[in-house]
Amino acid sequence: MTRCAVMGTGSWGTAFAMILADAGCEVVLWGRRKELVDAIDRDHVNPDYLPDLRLPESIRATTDPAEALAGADFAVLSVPSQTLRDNLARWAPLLGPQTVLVSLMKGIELGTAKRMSEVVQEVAGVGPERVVVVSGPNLAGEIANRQPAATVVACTDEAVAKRFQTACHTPYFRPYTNTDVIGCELGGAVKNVIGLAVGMANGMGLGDNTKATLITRGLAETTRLGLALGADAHTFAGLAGMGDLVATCSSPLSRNNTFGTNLGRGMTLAETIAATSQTAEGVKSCESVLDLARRNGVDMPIVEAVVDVVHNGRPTQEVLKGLMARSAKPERR
Ligand SMILES: NC(=O)c1ccc[n+]([C@@H]2O[C@H](COP(=O)([O-])OP(=O)(O)OC[C@H]3O[C@@H](n4cnc5c(N)ncnc54)[C@H](O)[C@@H]3O)[C@@H](O)[C@H]2O)c1
Ligand SMILES: O=P(O)(O)OC[C@H](O)CO
Repeated sequence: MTRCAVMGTGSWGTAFAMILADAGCEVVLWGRRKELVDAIDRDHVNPDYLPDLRLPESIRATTDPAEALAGADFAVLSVPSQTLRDNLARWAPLLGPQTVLVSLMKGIELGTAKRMSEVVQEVAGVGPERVVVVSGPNLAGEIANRQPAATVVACTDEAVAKRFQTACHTPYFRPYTNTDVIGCELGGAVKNVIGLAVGMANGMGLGDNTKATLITRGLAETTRLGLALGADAHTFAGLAGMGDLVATCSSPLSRNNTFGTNLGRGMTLAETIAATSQTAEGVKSCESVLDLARRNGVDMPIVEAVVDVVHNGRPTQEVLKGLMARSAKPERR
């Protein structure tokens, strides 16, 4: 039986543990807080993140990372992106020599501008063939209801991607493989930033033309960054690109979209942060995505506009006016 450690009991870690258990894997969830871990282990429920989901009874939970990781074929990492480096430094000595690390995270590290798989390779001291990325239109709240969804399982070694594809394939969750890890990770990280922008437009009372423009031009700038970093353009037309962008920008379940909507309605950053209990990765990653773009000489005006609102306190109306006033140009350049 395939053994999986899921490191993180937030909404996606918990929903993904359910997928793995439904697919026939032996699953141990690791969490920091004893009360929450006890509730999962004893009552098969995660009251803080997915209170309506009854988890499969086969899922065990522990606060001990060594217990979770012992004998794991896959270590599935699902903590906020900016905490990955510190967490993984503690877990790395506990990994088996063959354990494959799987990133569910959609962020870019602040300061280094690294993708999560790069952080994993660096901190765990493993090659790219031992790192898998899962990215796609996967709102945890829908998946917890076992609604049909698809995703991308990416690894530079296709055989490893296929092994994890099998491990997480259920009647309601359909994983596709891809060897373009860079494209899949950028799709996941940048869509959070575009989700913030579309949320802002929503909160400002703007309509579907504006939102479609932000989505489409957002995808254009994501693709531009991806091509500069060696990604395959086709990935951005797939589930980890357009698919995730559409889900995030359309759904009130998206934390990034909701965060942007609150800002667009006129809430201050402090009020918006106070109203957000879960991880909205784009809030921090908008800065690291912009950093990555600048390091590579790529123009990302929508990402820049989001940074201006979220971190420089500029009013949404003024930033939008600035975006519209940019000099006219051909669509494909
Ligand atoms: N929720 C979704 O729908 C969804 C879907 C796909 C991908 N993701 C991605 O999955 C990743 C995890 O997101 P989530 O939705 O589970 O977030 P979440 O906010 O629901 O949960 C985060 C978890 O990490 C824990 N945590 C917070 N700080 C920590 C720290 N310093 N060390 C260890 N643990 C810490 C929290 O206690 C919580 O258990 C993110 O990168 C997100 O973009 C989320
Ligand atoms: O709630 P969000 O905005 O983090 O989005 C969740 C998933 O990434 C959607 O695929």
